Amino acid sequence: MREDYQPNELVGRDEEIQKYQAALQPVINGEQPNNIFLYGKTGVGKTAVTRYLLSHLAEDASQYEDLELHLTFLNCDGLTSSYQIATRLVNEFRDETAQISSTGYPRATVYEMLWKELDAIGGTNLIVLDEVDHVEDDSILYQLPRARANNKVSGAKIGIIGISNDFSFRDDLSPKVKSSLCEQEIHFPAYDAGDLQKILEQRRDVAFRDGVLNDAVIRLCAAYGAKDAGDARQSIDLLMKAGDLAREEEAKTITENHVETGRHDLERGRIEEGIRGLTQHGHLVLYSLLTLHLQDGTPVRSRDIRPRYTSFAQRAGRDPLVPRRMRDHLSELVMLGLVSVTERNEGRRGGTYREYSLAMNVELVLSALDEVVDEVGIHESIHSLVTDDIFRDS
Ligand SMILES: Nc1ncnc2c1ncn2[C@@H]1O[C@H](COP(=O)(O)OP(=O)(O)OP(=O)(O)O)[C@@H](O)[C@H]1O
Repeated sequence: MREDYQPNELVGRDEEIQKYQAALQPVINGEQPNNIFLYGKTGVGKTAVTRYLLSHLAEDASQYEDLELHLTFLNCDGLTSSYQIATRLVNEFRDETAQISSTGYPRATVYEMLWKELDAIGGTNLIVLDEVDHVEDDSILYQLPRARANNKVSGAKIGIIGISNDFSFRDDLSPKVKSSLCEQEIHFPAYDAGDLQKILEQRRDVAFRDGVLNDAVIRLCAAYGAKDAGDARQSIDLLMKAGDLAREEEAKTITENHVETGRHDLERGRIEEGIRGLTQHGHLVLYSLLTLHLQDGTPVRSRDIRPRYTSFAQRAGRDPLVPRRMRDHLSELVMLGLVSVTERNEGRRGGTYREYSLAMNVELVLSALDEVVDEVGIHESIHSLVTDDIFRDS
């Protein structure tokens, strides 16, 4: 059920696998490999399919004596520049005793080292750059695929497999990078409920004891997954959570109730994480809006949130931010989906203004705001909720 498990078979991805295999065919033919770009939302199998196909490719390649295939996987999370990618690759190719430091060299020098390493390794090199959208400058995405054509390397054939869940990344690539990196593009669409059901059934067979998990439970997890984002990771996590809850209760089977509770817990976790990641002023703005919501004071304009925000900030011992900065925090809450916004017209004079409302379950928000409630004090509007043991429950 965990991320590092590599399924033996991947369901619901036949079309993508077929395209991907065709794009990898030149490797087996000993030709210059294609550069391949995979894109699609999170949890739709881009990494899983890549690992699956490349392990099969390596097996196939090992049967040909004259075919020397080298695979390198690099997750670009935390690697924001071409320089960092290049140094990381050099170190991947070198042995422990000859590693280079990740700072201090001119970029051209690191590229020279990289070409040298690749030439020394020789054969066909497929380099997977997962989460490639973290790289902010595209130099390496141009240099690597063109290294052979530009006579930087002669002994090695290089192919790049870029993976991204950021659609704007692909659109924003410069034309010259796009034409080399995205030679073969494969789009991974979201899974539907039927696909997710098959994925979960496959996990049932390897992860659960016989008879503890019935079809209705799997259907429910798949339906929620399809409704949310068509993300396999999310559905698998939900099933795992339901299993954990059943185990904690020492129940004999997993029920739809475990799924419902699990979903609630996971959603709570996600929201809490989002709220806890905000700054203290973000918390103060959210607490202000929440109390206004409970007093039927929403939708509300930012200037009418301000007096409450100001008094809460003072009570927490903080200087209130100027209106514009307070509005920035409101916008951040909107982006996180915690707050909704509506544009309104001011009538004949023509101006527009925005009204804000709370877009999340009150209990959930309140339980994540416990620290700021401690600092500001319990506002009268949340009194009954707090004494109803919301905090103790959570
Ligand atoms: N078709 C499938 N069959 C079985 N398991 C799958 C399938 N697709 C995805 N999974 C599983 O779902 C989880 C997420 O998949 P994966 O990491 O490949 O998604 P991704 O598209 O690379 O997402 P991200 O963009 O967030 O990295 C993994 O645990 C993976 O094993």
